[in-house]
Amino acid sequence: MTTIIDGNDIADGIRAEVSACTDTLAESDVRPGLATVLMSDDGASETYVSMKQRACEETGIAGFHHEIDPEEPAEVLFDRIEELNADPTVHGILVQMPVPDHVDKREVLERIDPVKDVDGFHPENVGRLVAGNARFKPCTPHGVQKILAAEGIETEGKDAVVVGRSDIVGKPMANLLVQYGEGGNATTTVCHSRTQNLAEKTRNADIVIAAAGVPEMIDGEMIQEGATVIDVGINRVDADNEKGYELVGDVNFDSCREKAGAITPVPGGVGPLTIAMLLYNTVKAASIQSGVSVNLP
Ligand SMILES: NC(=O)C1=CN([C@@H]2O[C@H](COP(=O)(O)OP(=O)(O)OC[C@H]3O[C@@H](n4cnc5c(N)ncnc54)[C@H](OP(=O)(O)O)[C@@H]3O)[C@@H](O)[C@H]2O)C=CC1
Ligand SMILES: Nc1nc(=O)c2c([nH]1)NC[C@@H]1CN(c3ccc(C(=O)N[C@@H](CCC(=O)O)C(=O)O)cc3)C=[N+]21
Repeated sequence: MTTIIDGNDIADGIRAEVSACTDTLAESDVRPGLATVLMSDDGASETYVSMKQRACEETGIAGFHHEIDPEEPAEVLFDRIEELNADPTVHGILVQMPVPDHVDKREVLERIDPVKDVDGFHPENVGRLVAGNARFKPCTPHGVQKILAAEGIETEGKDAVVVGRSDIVGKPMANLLVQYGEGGNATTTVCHSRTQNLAEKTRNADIVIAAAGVPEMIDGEMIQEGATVIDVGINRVDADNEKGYELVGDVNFDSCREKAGAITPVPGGVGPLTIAMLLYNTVKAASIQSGVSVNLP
């Protein structure tokens, strides 16, 4: 029997933990604050940022939303980051990716105060993660770890294949899987667009994590019987409905569902965890900055 993993349900549990932490912080008059910055006209980005803001409201976090015209020079964004770094009511800063081509993404990430970097993308936080001393684990890979833990899927000694090597998903995912301790200790292979014989690699995996951004590229022929299949991909493909599109993952769900031991759907799989872990990191940031300790499992 294949388990269809309910990401919304797991995310609800984490949101409840986050709410308990905001209550604890409130006793010391600390209200966690998250600033989101959008410098894009992209519809999907707008949707995600507004989902993040709504999630803040629901968990007692103050949300501050900033929009910058994508035609503006990079300095406008950099100045805004500077203001947010200096604002004591803002504990977390998220600049929605992608930013326009004329803005150097690396410079954006480096300008965010590492203590407010709730995405975990600043080189200082990347370094800490790799060194096994993480401050903010990147939200999506951390969410995948929470899914595996919630489903009782052991990683220790297992063969894991991550498809994708981006700085926001693939690389940090692989880093978490090879760490010592719970949710780690996996033998991890990282695949990408230059990988040869991808199917041979994925077929040997106990856990496949698809984060390539290629609609339905992982099919049933590419996985082992009983494998855990985690679909990070979120792709908008044209569809004949009122929205004009539908969401599909990087996994061909119908072709994998029989063979997999457990599988995440899209939507309702990894996505809700990404948002829950952002709230988690924001509460953690508020705790670090205020010196008030909270209980974050
Ligand atoms: N669920 C969630 O919360 C989130 C979902 N996403 C989704 O996850 C997916 C990946 O996102 P992101 O990491 O930002 O994407 P990127 O485009 O930054 O990276 C994609 C990676 O996949 C690799 N790749 C591309 N095509 C293939 C292929 N045919 N075979 C093997 N590897 C391939 C690329 O290789 P190379 O490096 O060689 O180019 C690259 O490393 C997207 O669908 C995105 O929308 C992203 C963030 C959060
Ligand atoms: N600095 C930065 N940090 C990010 O974390 C970041 C980013 N930039 N840029 C874009 C990606 C994408 N991302 C998603 C978050 C939630 C869902 C999500 O909740 N998805 C729902 C469906 C959403 C829908 O209906 O469109 C689901 O899968 O069920 C998806 C994608 C965060 N990202």
